[in-house]
Amino acid sequence: MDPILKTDQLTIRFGGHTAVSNVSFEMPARQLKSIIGPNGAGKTTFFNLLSGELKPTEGEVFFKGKRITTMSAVARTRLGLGRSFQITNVFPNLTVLENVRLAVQSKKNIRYQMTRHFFHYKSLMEEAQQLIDLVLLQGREHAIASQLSHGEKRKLEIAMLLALDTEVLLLDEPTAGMSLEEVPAILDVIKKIKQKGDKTILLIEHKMDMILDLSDSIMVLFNGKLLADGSPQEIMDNETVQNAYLGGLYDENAVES
Ligand SMILES: Nc1ncnc2c1ncn2[C@@H]1O[C@H](COP(=O)(O)OP(=O)(O)OP(=O)(O)O)[C@@H](O)[C@H]1O
Repeated sequence: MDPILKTDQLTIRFGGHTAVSNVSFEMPARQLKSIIGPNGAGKTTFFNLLSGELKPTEGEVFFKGKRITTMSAVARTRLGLGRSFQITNVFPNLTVLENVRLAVQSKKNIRYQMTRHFFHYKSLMEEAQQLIDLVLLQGREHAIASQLSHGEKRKLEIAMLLALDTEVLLLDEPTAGMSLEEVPAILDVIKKIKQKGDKTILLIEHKMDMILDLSDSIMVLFNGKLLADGSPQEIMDNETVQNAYLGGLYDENAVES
């Protein structure tokens, strides 16, 4: 089957620094791929190139076979490529339910209509509630967004991303800044989304041990280059990856450029 998302020799340079270098990858639909790599490896920059926040110096990005390299981030979201931080403009003084309802509403682009107001409002609320249940925020519907814990905020952001109903979800470190107790709940949320089976998920995550169970495949970036891409077992067994993570001397020649 054709990949839903693909890059070909993707490269971006900032001045003299090549942050992403010749990265060619393919993302099969309805799978979960994690992107790992040390600080500064180019993970977020690679996401920015996929989402359209940045345009490459060289190379191409394809979504469902269509070249989207120069397309704006908004157009890519409309096409089906959603990124979590694009909707993190949570209204702090509104409740969880109201925030998710507004996100659902923005996707549907429903205009306020007096005569049909009740029907629309009810169906929007139902959809919002389903998303709240999915991200395990049930019981917190009426909590004010600004008063949520860090972990709950990340769940709300995921619910709002899901409200956009894009086929591909780009999740940039959804567990960042969380306490150790909060991490498993977010991983459960991602697991549930995956189990529903209709989304393609790309996940940036530092914590290798947390993603081994969750991922169909893992790609490793190092110094902007694609060091390895394979099943979790293949990545675990990959000596070059082990050396890079163990802080051993990295052999630049091990990566094709
Ligand atoms: N806008 C920019 N201008 C100049 N350099 C940049 C810019 N964005 C990223 N970089 C550089 O590109 C490299 C890759 O950064 P990036 O944030 O993509 O890494 P990362 O793997 O996501 O790191 P982390 O895990 O710490 O978030 C870094 O050296 C960074 O300083």
